[in-house]
Amino acid sequence: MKHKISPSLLSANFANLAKDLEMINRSEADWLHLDIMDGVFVPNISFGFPVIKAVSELCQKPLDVHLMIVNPEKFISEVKATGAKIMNVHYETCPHLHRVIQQIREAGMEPAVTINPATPVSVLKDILNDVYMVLIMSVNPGFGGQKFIERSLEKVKELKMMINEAGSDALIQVDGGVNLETASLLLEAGADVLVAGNAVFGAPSPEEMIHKLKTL
Ligand SMILES: O=C(CO)[C@@H](O)[C@H](O)COP(=O)(O)O
Ligand SMILES: [Fe+2]
Repeated sequence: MKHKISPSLLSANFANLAKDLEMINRSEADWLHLDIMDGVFVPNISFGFPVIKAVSELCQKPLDVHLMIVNPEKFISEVKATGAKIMNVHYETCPHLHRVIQQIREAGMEPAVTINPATPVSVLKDILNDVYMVLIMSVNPGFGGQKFIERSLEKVKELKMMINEAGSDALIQVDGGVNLETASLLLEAGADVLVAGNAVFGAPSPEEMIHKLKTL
């Protein structure tokens, strides 16, 4: 399967989202990645559901919503109402992760689970057959434009082995510090979906950068 690219809107121009969304629609991006932050789980606040709803009305690509918030299970119906395809919650915020995954699926979305750089992939062993995707954070969540943490490559390889052993078809997504160089290494390691914020929106031609990431 060809890998997917999910540009992160966090690095877009918030004063002219319509222009960036037109670019996303024209581009080879597979999904659009939306980072919700609450200033509690992570030391930053980004945007919330009304913005995602407005984005969904202009964006023709499936929305991949990454929730960096405490108690994400309280917002399943709000995420669903935005039209999102994927609802991604952090392992670190869900003591009853299995229940949250079921609730996301029952709401009609694809459930995904994210782990922070300090969380080992082994904690996901018992839910690999229940999720659509696992997201390995390759920076500490909260900000765009950070440096890729090299250890993430080993984590992708470990997770790939665990997924194969479990007979699961879960996708492996990686988010943080993805650029042309780290993307190649991640694809070799077994990643299926690459999120890229700064590399895309900071490029002279974001559309061309998405093409380059997609054709690696
Ligand atoms: O979830 C996050 C940050 O917490 C990301 O989705 C960032 O938006 C990625 O930005 P880059 O590292 O690609 O600039
Ligand atoms: Fe993200």
